[in-house]
Amino acid sequence: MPSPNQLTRYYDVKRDEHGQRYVEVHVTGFPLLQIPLLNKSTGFSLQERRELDIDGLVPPHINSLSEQKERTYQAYGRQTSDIGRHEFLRALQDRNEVLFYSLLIDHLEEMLPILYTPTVGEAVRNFSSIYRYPRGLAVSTSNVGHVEEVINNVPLNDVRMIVATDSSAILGIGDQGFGGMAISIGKLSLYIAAGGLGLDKTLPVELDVGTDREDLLADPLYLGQHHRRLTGRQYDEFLDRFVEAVAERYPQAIVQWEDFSRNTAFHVLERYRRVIPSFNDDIQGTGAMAVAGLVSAARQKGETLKDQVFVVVGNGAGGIGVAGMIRQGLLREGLSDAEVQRRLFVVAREGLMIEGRGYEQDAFQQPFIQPRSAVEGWQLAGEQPTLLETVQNAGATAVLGLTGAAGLFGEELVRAMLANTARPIIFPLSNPTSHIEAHPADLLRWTDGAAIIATGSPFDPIEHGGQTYRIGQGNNAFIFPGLGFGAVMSRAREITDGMVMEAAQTLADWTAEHSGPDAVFPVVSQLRAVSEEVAVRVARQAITEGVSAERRIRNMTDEALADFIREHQWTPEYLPFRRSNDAELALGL
Ligand SMILES: O=C([O-])CC(=O)C(=O)O
Ligand SMILES: [Mg+2]
Repeated sequence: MPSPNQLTRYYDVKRDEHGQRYVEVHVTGFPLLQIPLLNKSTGFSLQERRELDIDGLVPPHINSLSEQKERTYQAYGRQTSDIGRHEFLRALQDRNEVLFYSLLIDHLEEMLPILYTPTVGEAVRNFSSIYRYPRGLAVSTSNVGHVEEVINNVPLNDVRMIVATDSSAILGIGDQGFGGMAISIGKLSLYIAAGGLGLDKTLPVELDVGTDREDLLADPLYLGQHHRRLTGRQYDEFLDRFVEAVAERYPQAIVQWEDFSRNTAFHVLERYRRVIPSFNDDIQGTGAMAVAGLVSAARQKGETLKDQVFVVVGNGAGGIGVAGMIRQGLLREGLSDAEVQRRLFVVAREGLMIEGRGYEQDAFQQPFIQPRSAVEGWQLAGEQPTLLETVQNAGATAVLGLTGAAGLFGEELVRAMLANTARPIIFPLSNPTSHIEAHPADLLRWTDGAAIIATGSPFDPIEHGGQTYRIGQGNNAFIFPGLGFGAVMSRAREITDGMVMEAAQTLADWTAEHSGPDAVFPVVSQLRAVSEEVAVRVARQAITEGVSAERRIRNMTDEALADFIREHQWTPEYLPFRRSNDAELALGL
């Protein structure tokens, strides 16, 4: 096994004689300014400029971080399109990471839709044309054979959080080939900005197993591998090698599987979740988010989960994940399996998931297949109940969309829900906005403001009938940064279902306590506070379940645990730099 590239040790964080932290850099001169993790640009002090051989390479005026932010924010304001703003911020990230995160945290609500959904969808689609800088690890059929060497090229020595996608089902927009790297990058930005993970503790990964998109395969400018997707044993071997390489180089890392299609998502999760600590964001993160929102929505009606009849639309990773978490939530409220079955319906593209239609072939769908007897006496036009017929006959009070099918929830469907309940819960969760099942303004209009709504992508508040409605963003961003950070801080050997459920419960509790009576989710500006609470309670759950390998926290009180996690949150600041004695040596000069 080759040792990690010696050049990757660019710096060490140390403490001086007064206990103050500083960065000892092994790289000086022009190359130092090229490393976004270290580059302070105009923020280097005079002493640093002299000591580090960069005097004269940056403008004479020395900026504070807040001056830099002001200047950068003005330039940001001159961008004229969302994708332009996205590229601007990504370029900043690739130039000066402390400045990027400091600016992002100051303007989280404004910039989240630019860096994350919906604009990230456009960035994924255009990734080959907007690609600039080597961020993240590209594992492909051309290097997976020696991936244990390739991973040593990563210039980070203590990665704790990896987001990896095979891009087979990016958001609601399907196979995106290599472009999915933009999702891994975007999600990890949230781990840092919202979760508090250290900026040098993250690694975005694209698992380029190929693409089945003819247009990409035919495009000479497409930056991924030009071959069809691996399947079956070849696919498994590819991922096995990746997982082994991660476990070897970064034994403390947690992997978030992101945007895998139904065909691979459940398989990959189950194959590896006990090999390396890992979770699937679209199954578990989205599931936890949805159940938290449903608890909050039911509370507004003076009810609980078990008073609702749920129709989950979509049987991909998101849909089945959401259905699974609703199921767990109903069981926790004391319902039997049979009672859950009468209250939880999953609708696929062809209609209600009902026995004898081939759904049995996939183990992950089995708990949600309705027996024929369940639809006896239903009024149906054909054999398999349609979405509308399911809503009508089952008496649905809550409908959730995870289909990527824009406009699927029409007026007729919504009116059918009003026949079942005065306050229908309607969550069109598909991302990005262009793929949403219904526009919230239409839902408010059709229900005269009675619908309780949450969407996956952000919406501005909407006026209806003289009232202003805030639309909750039901996005897994309320779950994964805290879930992952809690798992990192507790050094969880496994991410258990209990930890995921605890994340959901925390989000529901937080909303009830802090967000006002009409809120289904907190506002995005509170993402950092929510994530901190999620992290604390997830870490506690890991200790309770005996999967925490972090001895220091094992006997801590809740308060001490919260302090421990808060102390380890990273906040953007410029630490003083000192030149290390072996600066030239590390550069190989
Ligand atoms: O990325 C998001 O906004 C939420 C998510 O995981 C998805 O839609 O796949
Ligand atoms: Mg996703």
